[in-house]
Amino acid sequence: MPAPLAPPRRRAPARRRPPRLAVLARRLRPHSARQRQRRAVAREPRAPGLGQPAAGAPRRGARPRRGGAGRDAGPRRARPPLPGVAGAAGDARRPGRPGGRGLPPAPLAAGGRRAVRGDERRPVGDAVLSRPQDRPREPRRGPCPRPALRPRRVRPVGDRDAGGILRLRRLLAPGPAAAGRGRAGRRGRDRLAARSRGLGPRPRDARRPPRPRRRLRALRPRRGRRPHGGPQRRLAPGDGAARHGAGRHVRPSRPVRERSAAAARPLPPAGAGRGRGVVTVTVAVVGGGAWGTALANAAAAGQEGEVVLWMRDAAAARDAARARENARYLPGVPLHPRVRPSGEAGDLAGAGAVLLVVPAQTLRGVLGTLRPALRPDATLVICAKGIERGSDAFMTEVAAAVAPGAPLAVLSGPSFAADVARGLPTAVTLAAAEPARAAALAGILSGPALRVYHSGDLRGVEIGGAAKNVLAIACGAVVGRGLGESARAALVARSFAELMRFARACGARSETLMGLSGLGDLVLSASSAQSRNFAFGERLGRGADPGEAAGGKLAEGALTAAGLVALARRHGVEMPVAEAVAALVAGTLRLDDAIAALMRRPLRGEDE
Ligand SMILES: NC(=O)C1=CN([C@@H]2O[C@H](COP(=O)(O)OP(=O)(O)OC[C@H]3O[C@@H](n4cnc5c(N)ncnc54)[C@H](OP(=O)(O)O)[C@@H]3O)[C@@H](O)[C@H]2O)C=CC1
Ligand SMILES: O=C(CO)COP(=O)(O)O
Repeated sequence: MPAPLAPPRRRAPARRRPPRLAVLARRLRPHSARQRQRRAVAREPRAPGLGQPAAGAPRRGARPRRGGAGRDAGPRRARPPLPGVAGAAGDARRPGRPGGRGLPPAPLAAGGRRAVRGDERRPVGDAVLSRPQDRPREPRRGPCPRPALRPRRVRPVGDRDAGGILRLRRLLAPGPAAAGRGRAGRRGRDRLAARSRGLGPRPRDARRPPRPRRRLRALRPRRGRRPHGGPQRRLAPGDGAARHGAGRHVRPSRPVRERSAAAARPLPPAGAGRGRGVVTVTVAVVGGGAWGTALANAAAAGQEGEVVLWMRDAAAARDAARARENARYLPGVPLHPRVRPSGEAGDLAGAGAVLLVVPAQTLRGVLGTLRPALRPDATLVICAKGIERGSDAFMTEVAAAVAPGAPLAVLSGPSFAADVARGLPTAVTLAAAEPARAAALAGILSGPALRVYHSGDLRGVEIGGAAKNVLAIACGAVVGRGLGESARAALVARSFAELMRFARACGARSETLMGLSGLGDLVLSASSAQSRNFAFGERLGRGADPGEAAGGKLAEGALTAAGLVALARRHGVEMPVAEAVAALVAGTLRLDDAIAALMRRPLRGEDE
């Protein structure tokens, strides 16, 4: 029996009026590629919490609609399809976009994730993979509430660096820095931030008015000056790779813009008129030994100003200036063209940063002599590693006593002068009380091969440098005596344990000592005969007399051991290795007895 026929369904009478001609014409008109893309994006659902706009809300970054009613409100001319461009006229069968119009989707990356195209910042995964016809349709008109959550704008690291660097530049720059400080800082920050982005203008931000053209002009390099780190920058001796072949045109291994050497870029002096003279942070190095010369080269490569390399021996300075080489301490290493050896204290007068690179035991005397010639606000960067004999004072304490009120910084870490001078990769730490000062100085000294980390822990950084020299002597002695690599490794570990105990007792941070100036420097100096302290210990181990073991070279550990032990006792910290070294250096203990005493110590927990 045939099934009973269902009664025919009655259709509700159409309520809408037939569209007018103009509206029909608009619906049929081909869409631009941009428009199709925008609509396709609007249709795709987003993951909650990642900037999902409320229904009907305009996509962030979409062009604002004119006249309130939107662009659709006005009459528009239909554009003819571009000849030969598939889908230019709204081809519904575009490849890769089933049944939909718009641009084909970006290729899928591994794991089903889609490569983000252009400025799209959308979640990837199921939402994107679902078919267009399955996606919920969103009304395209109506009120435009603000999105509940906006995508977070990722702030480039350069922004932060630039802020710190500029604050430091003000600290280092001579003259009345207070005038116009705010404006200069903001302008500079904007400038460096824009440069650090490097790929074009900042994305539009509705909350900020557009920047006047006048400001953007500041981003262009000044006439006659090659942009810092430009691809054809001629490297000078001391510029990393160029150290091996002075004068060659070599492309830098890494754009200088990436590191914070931006600090060295001259800025208009605070309070000065726009476009007038510039201020460069002039660096001076006090001490023309191996480390002072290597650092002078590094500083000259890291910033644009001249670097004065002060030597106490004026004749040696003249020789170095003439030969463009410090033949006594760093033979075969050309001086950077902007390094100026000098024996005149007056030449230090303009420096905003003065690196003190003389033996620790001479720091008080040298600084006392030169202090009147220095700018009172010059940052004193202590590069000597040691504790003063007699006073048992740390180098920062010595400097603070001689130059009260002067800003201080400490540079330390695993770094043989010869390695740095040859452009071999090296990393050190620079500490200053103000983070901005530390960051900017680190930027000035950093280069393609020298990486300077910054820290706020002056005491930790200086203890690492001073104590490792003492402990390296012990390691050298064990090796010199032929006690084997196991003994050396045990000694390094136990030395590090007492270094940490001591540092903590002095108020330093453990993390600092676990870094470059601490563990890093101890490992270097305890494992290489290139270290003068290790070599000193090695000679002791072979039976040399403590008075001759230095071989005419500077072994800071031998001069620091007694002070370190005295300070440790004052703080109630056990440092058996350091005590053994102090006794060996003083000639009150034989090496075999020292080793036997260390091995006889009562057993204890490793972390006690
Ligand atoms: N070499 C290295 O690899 C590193 C060294 N350091 C530290 O840097 C400091 C200096 O070491 P480094 O450069 O190697 O030493 P050097 O022995 O190579 O040079 C010492 C320099 O200090 C000068 N000097 C010595 N006594 C005085 C004084 N009373 N007044 C003025 N100048 C003086 C010497 O001048 P003159 O020639 O006239 O005697 C020489 O220029 C040390 O504390 C060391 O621990 C830190 C990191 C690495
Ligand atoms: O401090 C140094 C390396 O970091 C240099 O060590 P020496 O003074 O033992 O040669």
